[in-house]
Amino acid sequence: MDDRVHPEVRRTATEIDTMEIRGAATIADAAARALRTQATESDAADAEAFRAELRAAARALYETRPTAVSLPNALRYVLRGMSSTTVEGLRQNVVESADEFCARLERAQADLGEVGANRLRDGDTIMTHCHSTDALACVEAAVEQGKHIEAVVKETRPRNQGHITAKRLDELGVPVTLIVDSAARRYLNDVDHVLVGADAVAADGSVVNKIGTSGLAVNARDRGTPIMVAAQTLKLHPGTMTGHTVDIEMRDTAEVVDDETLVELGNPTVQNPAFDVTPPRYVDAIVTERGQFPPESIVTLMRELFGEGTSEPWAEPSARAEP
Ligand SMILES: O=C(COP(=O)(O)O)[C@H](O)[C@H](O)COP(=O)(O)O
Repeated sequence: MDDRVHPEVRRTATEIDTMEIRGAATIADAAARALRTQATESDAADAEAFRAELRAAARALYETRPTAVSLPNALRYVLRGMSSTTVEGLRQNVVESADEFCARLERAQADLGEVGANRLRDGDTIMTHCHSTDALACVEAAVEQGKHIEAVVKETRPRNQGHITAKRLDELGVPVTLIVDSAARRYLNDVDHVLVGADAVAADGSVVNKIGTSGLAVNARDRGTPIMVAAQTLKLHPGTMTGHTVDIEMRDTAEVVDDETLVELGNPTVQNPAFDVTPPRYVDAIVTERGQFPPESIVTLMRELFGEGTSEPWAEPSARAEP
């Protein structure tokens, strides 16, 4: 890693990489805070050195996990604020942008929750996959509206993020039934909605989320269970408007099977994709802080928010298309 990257930023990058910090919104929040630290602690001699240092920090954070677009979107948001020509001015720019970003993220999630809660009726049961703070915001708002909600929670192998969801729902007073992933179809008849989050939403309305989401969505459609994706606009992937595809992270196979067992099994090839892509035809609604959208119309919102596209967050300003 680049020497100019502050130890706190390195630590955040490592924690994102090892998934101590995980989930698209939480990763974005941590990345913005890390850039803030880089700025406040910087002893750069001049404005040019300061900018280069911040870009190096952004790159270190970006290179941790490739799929959640909230990460480059967060880095871009913070770096874009650097308009001053002095070190002190730039420091102030970054602090203000990072604080504004984190506040907006929190507000967007709360607003999204209100929109999503309107889709949930008193007495409904949801099925969840993985752990999504955007999805949980919808349940939280519904509970605050006095609705009784129950949940069937998929454990979400190999990392069992369903356990985090179960705990959080319990804290909200939502009764939980925990199931293994392969039992999902069996329980789809008992639920009123599938409710998941997103790491990225593409311009055609495809939803990139935890591996297993697409199979769940296909089964849900077959059973007639509506599938709702809670994704604040931070999850919209600007690059997909200009034809880029979303990179699906392949994680360490040790998450699936330990070395000893692997040898016992005769050393089979193991694959561990972390995410998959659900085509728009399997999604009923994408719930954002700007309202809910059928997946096919999300591109209109993307154009409004991003213009026609953006480049890497650490690019020189002259090489960037300003949104
Ligand atoms: O797929 C995951 C997390 O994957 P991982 O555990 O591999 O990071 C979540 O559904 C999305 O990131 C949305 O989360 P949020 O709504 O909190 O942004």
